[in-house]
Amino acid sequence: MKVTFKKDYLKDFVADSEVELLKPAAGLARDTLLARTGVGNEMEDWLTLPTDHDQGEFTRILKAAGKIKSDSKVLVVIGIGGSYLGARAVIEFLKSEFHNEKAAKAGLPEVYFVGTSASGRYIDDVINLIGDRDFSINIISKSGTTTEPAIAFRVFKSLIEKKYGKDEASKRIFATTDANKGALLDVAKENGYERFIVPDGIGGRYSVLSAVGLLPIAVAGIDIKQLLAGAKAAQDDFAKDEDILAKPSILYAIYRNILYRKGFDVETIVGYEPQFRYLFEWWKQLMAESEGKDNKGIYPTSAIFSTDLHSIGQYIQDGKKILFETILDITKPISDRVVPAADDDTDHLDYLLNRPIKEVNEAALTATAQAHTSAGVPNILLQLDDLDEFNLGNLIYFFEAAVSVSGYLNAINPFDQPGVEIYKTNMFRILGKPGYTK
Ligand SMILES: O=P(O)(O)OC[C@H]1O[C@H](O)[C@H](O)[C@@H](O)[C@@H]1O
Repeated sequence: MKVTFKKDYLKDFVADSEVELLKPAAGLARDTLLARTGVGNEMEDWLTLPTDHDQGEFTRILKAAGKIKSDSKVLVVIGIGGSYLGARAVIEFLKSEFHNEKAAKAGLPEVYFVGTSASGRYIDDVINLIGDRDFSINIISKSGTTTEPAIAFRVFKSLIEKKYGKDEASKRIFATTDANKGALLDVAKENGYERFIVPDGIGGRYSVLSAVGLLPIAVAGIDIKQLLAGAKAAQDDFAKDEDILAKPSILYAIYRNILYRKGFDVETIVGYEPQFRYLFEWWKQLMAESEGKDNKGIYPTSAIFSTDLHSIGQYIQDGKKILFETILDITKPISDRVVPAADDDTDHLDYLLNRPIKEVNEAALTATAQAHTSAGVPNILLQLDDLDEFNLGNLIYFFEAAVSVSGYLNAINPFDQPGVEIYKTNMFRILGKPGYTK
């Protein structure tokens, strides 16, 4: 039911004595986090999010999700970065990239994400997909001023108002934003939208277990109570008084820092299920915005195998030795499909006859880990025992805790993201936004 950290493929790269040497610093990093005395501590409310949920808001989330399920065929979720990736990660991890096709069959709303680019073409496509079907909108922005989602919201707000009239439209628009300030808060108040809160002390990339993620996730038919229960188990584990090396998040933070200090600047998270793709996108934001600053930090990338074994696999095996891999594996078979019989054995596959396809996937994992480690690429192995809400909630908190400890170990504030502002300022200048000189 919990994340397991396996060091099977790390023997040749990290000695136990090195782990022992970093243990006191990791312990201090964790204690500092829990005591909320470290740098960035004003953004550490995610630490207790699984237990500190506003119960009133939680009930409203379930109610809003129920309303959307009953009166909409489509939910348009508008947001970017931390206001987008968590919900998409959870929905696709649990329901697969075909979640919308499955939702349509199950009588649940399809969920489309917009506002993640300034692509008019993408907006056109989503409008066409909705067609004349009933829909609702969840606009999510902590600042309320991020340009890409703000533009998308203008488009879909006008569309929904045209379709239903202003009054009914305002009952179909749900705004998730800051409790006290911002342009979106003003619009929401003015129009009487139901509002959900992006908590003050939680940065976007740590917010998936708040209303930011929970409303779209619940609309997709996912059990958000179980998601939080899994996260709570990880929260309890992280806070529990025990040898810190018994904590998977601490081990992960220590090992990746040791590898980084040995010149492995890139971490590729790897999975053997296509439906891990967006979890990895969420993970990339969590890692990159938390650690990539002050001219340092591990560069996070991702790969889906076997797919990418036939593209970047070549580089990982034979290219410059700058990266290590972190494999995410689910031990329980998530499909019982087997290799079927054929009329004859012309394709030479009969040696696999009736064997589970999962066995082939496991062999690919082991074969690849052996191949890459033998070429000098360290592999961390993280295991979950099942693909369900509880395990995923546990994994989400695990990564959040690990990257926070990891940031402190590397003398980085893991809770700010100053670098993201530069492109925004340049864009405002180029577009001639009032107050930004050309
Ligand atoms: O929720 P918003 O204020 O619109 O921000 C959305 C995103 O904006 C920037 O990219 C920040 O770096 C992210 O951390 C944030 O998640």
